[in-house]
Formats: sequence, structure tokens, C-alpha cells
Amino acid sequence: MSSARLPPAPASIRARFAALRNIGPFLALVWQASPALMLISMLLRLVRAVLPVAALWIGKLIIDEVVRLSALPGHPTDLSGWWNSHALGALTAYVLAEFALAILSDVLGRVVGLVDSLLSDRLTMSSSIRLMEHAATLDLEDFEDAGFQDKLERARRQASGRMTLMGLLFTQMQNLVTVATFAAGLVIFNPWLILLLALALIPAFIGEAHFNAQTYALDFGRTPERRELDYVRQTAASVESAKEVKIFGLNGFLTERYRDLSESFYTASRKIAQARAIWGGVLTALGTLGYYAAYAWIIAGTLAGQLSLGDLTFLSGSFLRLRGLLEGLLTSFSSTAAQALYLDDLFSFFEVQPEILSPPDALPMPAPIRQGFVFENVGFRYPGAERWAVRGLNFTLYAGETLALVGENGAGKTTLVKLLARLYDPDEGRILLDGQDLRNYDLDGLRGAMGVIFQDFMRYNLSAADNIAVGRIAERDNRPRIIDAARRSLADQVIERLPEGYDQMIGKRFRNGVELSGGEWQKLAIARAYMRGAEVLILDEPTAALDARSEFEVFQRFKELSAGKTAVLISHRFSSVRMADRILVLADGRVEAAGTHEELLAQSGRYAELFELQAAGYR
Ligand SMILES: Nc1ncnc2c1ncn2[C@@H]1O[C@H](COP(=O)(O)OP(=O)(O)OP(=O)(O)O)[C@@H](O)[C@H]1O
Repeated sequence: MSSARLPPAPASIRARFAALRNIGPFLALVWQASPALMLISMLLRLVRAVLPVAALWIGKLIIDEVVRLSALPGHPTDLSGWWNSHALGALTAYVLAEFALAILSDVLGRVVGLVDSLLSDRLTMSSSIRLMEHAATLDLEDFEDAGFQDKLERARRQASGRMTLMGLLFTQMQNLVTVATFAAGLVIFNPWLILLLALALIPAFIGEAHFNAQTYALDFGRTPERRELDYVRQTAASVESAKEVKIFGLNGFLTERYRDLSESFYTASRKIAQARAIWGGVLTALGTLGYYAAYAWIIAGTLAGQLSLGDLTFLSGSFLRLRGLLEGLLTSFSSTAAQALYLDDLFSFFEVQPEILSPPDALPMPAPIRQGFVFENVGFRYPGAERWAVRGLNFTLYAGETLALVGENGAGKTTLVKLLARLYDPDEGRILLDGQDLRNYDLDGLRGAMGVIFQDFMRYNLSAADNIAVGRIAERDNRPRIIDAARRSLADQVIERLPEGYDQMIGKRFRNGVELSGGEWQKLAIARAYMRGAEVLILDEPTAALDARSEFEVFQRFKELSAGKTAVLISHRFSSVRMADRILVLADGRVEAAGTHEELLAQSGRYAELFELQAAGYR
């Protein structure tokens, strides 16, 4: 939790400009989201960019024409007189043109808004999908790492929340073109004035850049706390936690924790906001000074007769707009750099690469498996852990046998299963499958041939049918296969009682969802193993909540139905374990003993001791 362990936040202004390198890849991302929309947005903005200078120029022509007409000797004094004089042709044309420009600008504004919002939706969608797709390729080890979780969290926020960057960039490009057109007009009168204006704005720009960097550093350094904040808020009010929160009266504790965390957030960001407001005010005043110096020059020029009244309005209008535009450009340039820093998170997430991969010339998964799996001196330590979870593990899982794993909590049973499914690779030794290292096989093929139901299996808030179909999602529409799997795992009896049967939404998260008991959930989960139809079936204690009769039946069927398949089952109930062909007793990450139920009892070791303990409980 300490922020001291975090890498230093890139708060310097140099780092912020370095982050601008992300703009290119970002625009590529926008382009991939929808080339057509991006092109339309750019073109429309280009047209919109030149409209302000055109409108101002026509305004100047109108004023000069009015001044010229009113200076004509013996000119009419009322509107009908003017109308009949036929002298208003040019003026009428100017006014109509100005009107048409105003309408065009409004219409373009709306269309650009629409196109941008569509494009931004597509961008959110495509980057979220890319994020999900990339996350799916990464290792389990990555997900169990807190630093990775922080990175994922920041990338997720970037994918959905930071899409303002797109609008910001596009508007900046449009404003740049507008600035160029105004500047081109002004350069004719006096180029030094533009320089004056630009110089006056630089301090405000540096100020903005500085405070944006501080805000980012704050956000960056506090990602772990923010995750905790979200976690506390969710725990205080979620279906999963409501029971315990009520019974243990945790509400006050959680609210207090939330308050403490968010108070410190608030204090830190208030400090930055206050400093930004004060400094921003002072530095902007400098910019205003530059503007009025230029304004004074224009007025003096008009009084001296060097500039017409139309020139005066055009120039002062241009200056006013230019000042606003330059100020906007400089500050938004700085916030673009800030947003680009956040992009670092997204792109650096995309750079994380999985380590558990298929080799280039991967072996196909053998079907059927002929010899089985051989663990040769296998050792594994979880990342960052001091203790070995398993070490010096030597045993064979023969093809076609049903092997039970027993051992006390933390003995390494689940770890062994994770190694078998290559969710992790061993740090020492190797696992052979039919004589070849497991790492030489095609990873998708290997995982596809395994059906593992973990003790902490997922409770999907999906329909009953889909909860089973996840075992082999490609067969989701194969209802007979789903029903068959349910029958084998005894889940059919649970589903029969649901008001909408297989189409019943399960879980309390969505409307019309029905909650199941722990044991009923387990029967659904076990059906996934049958749905999978895999060659290697592994049940890692997903039966703990089943009543004694159900567990007996489930394992009895499991034994029958997995005939000819390689199967591993983990259970703390000896009545189930004894059905296995062979039993491995694990202790402290090693195989302590192996044999059939009878053989192990005869050895009078840990197995016999644990069996006796359980049996005594029933006498
Ligand atoms: N993700 C993890 N990160 C770090 N250590 C872990 C992780 N999972 C398990 N361990 C550690 O590895 C050891 C073996 O755990 P494992 O889950 O394999 O035990 P188990 O025999 O399945 O226990 P149980 O009967 O309680 O399910 C334990 O000491 C545990 O603390």
C-alpha cells in the first residue's frame, strides 16, 4: 500500500512532452476505430476552421460599405429612399453572405458534434475490446500481481474515461488552422503584434503545464489507494457482501475507511486546485496586458487615418479571437500532453507480454494420451513468495487412471493442478506428457483437452444453460449436450425446479435472477466438466458444499463417467477419495505417500491418521 514502492511519477515537464510521442499511436487507434468517421470529422473541421476569418472579413466589408454610402453627397435619409436608389446591391450581397456563413457554421457545428460523439463511442468500444483481448492473453501470474492490477486499472480508466483526448486533439487541429488564417490576415498589418501576443501567453502556458503534471503525479501515485477506495465502496454495497456486512455490522467500519481515504484525496487535489487558480489568474493577466497593448496600437492607427473603420473592427475582432484561440491552444496543448501521459498507461499495458506461450513448432496434443503425465522433481514458488508451494514433486499420473489428491490445507494440491494445466510453469524440474515436456505442446490444445473445476469456480450471472455451456462455449447452442452434462452432474434436478428451467437467469445481480444454494451452484459448475468433454478431468474440491449423499453420487458418477479418461479429484472427504484408483498424500509440497485406500491404511501414516480422525467423528 505504501506509495514509496511505486516507480517515480513522470512529473517533469520534459517527461510530459516526451509523452506526446503517444499522439501518433493514439490517432492510429482512432483511425482503426472508424476511418470513415475520422475522415468526415477532419474535413468538416477544416471547413469550419476558415469560417471565422471569412465572417470577420465580410463584417469589415459591410462596415466599410456603410461608411462609404453614408459619406455619399445627397444620399437618401430613409430606407425606402435607399432601396429605390439601387445603391444597396453590394451591401445586400455582403449581409446575405454573412447570414449564410452563420447558418453554415451552426449546421457544421452540429454535424461535427454528432460525428465526434459517434467516433468517440466507437473508440471507447474498440479500445475496450482490445484491452479485453489483450488481458485474455496474459498469464494468471500477472493478474495476481498488485502492480499489474494498478496498471490494468489505469488502462481501463484510460480506455473508457479519457476519450476527451480525441475531441481535444481534433479541436486543436481545427483551431490551428483558424489561427493560421487570422495570422495571415494580421501579418499584412503588423507581424510584431502577433509575436507580442504569443510572448504574453507563454507564462500562462508554462503554469498550466506545471499544474497538469502535478495532477497526473497525484493520480499516478494514488492508483493503489483509488483501487482500495473502489473496493471499499463496492464491499459496502454489493450483493455478495451484503450478508456479512449486516451480520458483522461492518457498515460503520467501511464508511469510515472510505471517508479517511477520500479525505486525503480531497486534501491533496484541493491544494493543487487552489495553487492553479491563483497562479493561473496572475499569468493570464499578463496575457491580457499584451492584448491591450496591441489594441492600443490599432486605435492609434485608426485615429491617425492609416486604418479604416472596417479595418479597426476586423483587426480588433481578429485580435480578440486570436488571443482566445492562442490561449486555448497553448493551455489545451498542455492538457493534451497531460492526457498523453495517461495514454502511457494504456500503451504500456498493451506492451505487457505473456510468458506462458506455445513454442513456435508446438507439438499437437496427443489424442488419446498414451502414457500420462510425469512430474520430475517439480518445484514451484509463487512470485514474490519466500516459501516453495511445491518442491521435489515426483509422481506419475497414468493415462486413464483416476487419481485422488489428499493433504491438509496449503499442502499444494491446487498448485499441482495449476501446473498441470500450465497456468504456471515449474521453476524447477519438469512435467512430461507422453515423454515430452509439457511446454513443447500447443497451449490451446493442452488447455482444450483439460476440464478443470476449481474450488473457487465462477458463479456466472448468466442463464442456467449458459452456466453449463461455459465449459465448452463453442457448443453453447447445443442444448442436448448441455442437458446431458446437467444430468451427469445431478444439476438437472436443480434446474427442473427453476421457474424458467434452463433459461432461468441465475444469481442476484440482474432482474429475475434466482439465487442458488452453495451445493446447487456446485452441481452446475461440475456440469461444466462434462460439458467440456475433455480427456483430462480435474475436480479440485468443488464438492465441499454438497451434502454427503450428493457428493457420494457425484463422485460415483464421476468415476463411472470418466472411465477411460485421466482424472484427478481433490477432496477432504475420505468416502469420496477411496473411490479413486490411486491416492497421493501431499504434505508440505511433496508426495508423502501413494497407493490405494487399503494400502495407505495399512501403512498407518498420515492418511490412516486423517481417515481415523474423520471416521471417529461419525461414530
Ligand atoms: N496465488 C498465490 N500466491 C502466493 N501463494 C499462494 C498462492 N496460492 C497458493 N499459495 C500458497 O501456496 C501453498 C500451497 O497452496 P495450495 O492452494 O496449492 O494448497 P491446497 O493444498 O490446495 O490447500 P487447500 O486444501 O486449502 O485448498 C500455500 O502455502 C499457499 O499459501
